[in-house]
Amino acid sequence: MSPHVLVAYATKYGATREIAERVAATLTHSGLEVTLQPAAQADPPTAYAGVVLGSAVYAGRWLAPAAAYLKTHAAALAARPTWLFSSGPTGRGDPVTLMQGWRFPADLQPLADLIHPRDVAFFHGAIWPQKLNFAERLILKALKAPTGDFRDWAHIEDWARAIAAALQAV
Ligand SMILES: Cc1cc2nc3c(=O)[nH]c(=O)nc-3n(C[C@H](O)[C@H](O)[C@H](O)COP(=O)(O)O)c2cc1C
Repeated sequence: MSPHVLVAYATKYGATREIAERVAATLTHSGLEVTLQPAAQADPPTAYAGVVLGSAVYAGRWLAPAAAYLKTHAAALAARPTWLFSSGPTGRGDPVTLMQGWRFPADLQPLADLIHPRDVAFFHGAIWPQKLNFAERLILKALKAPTGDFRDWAHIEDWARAIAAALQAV
């Protein structure tokens, strides 16, 4: 029987949901059994051989449902292979460089240290200005963040294929 993996995500405008969907599709294609769920309604990790958990980043923080999932299920996540990802920077070049060294939310780092994730990825995101509220448009303008879709699908698929290989090796 192929390992069953949970892909859980938190999104505000859909960019991160689509990343999670691509991760899930790549894992399925690689022969794994996959369940894809929003973090707010996601199953506990206990029924799964591995978990992938991701969130969009706003003002340096994960969205509440993904942060809550990490906190609530830290012990169960620590007991199985877990992969974390954030979706954020727009603009070309390495995401960590674009965000001045930011890799993962500082308030969640102690939990990540407990969980020992197999990997913590930071993917380019997408900003569609027409979807944003007024305050968000002002913040974007002040930060001079580029708008548009900068998601690197080849990189995301490579990352997911490495997860499949790791789970199939268990
Ligand atoms: C108001 C605002 C603040 C943001 N803050 C950050 C941030 O601190 N760090 C980051 O990497 N990306 C930041 N982003 C970019 C989003 O994380 C990115 O657009 C993400 O892909 C959106 O995902 P979603 O559509 O799933 O919500 C911000 C975007 C907006 C509109």
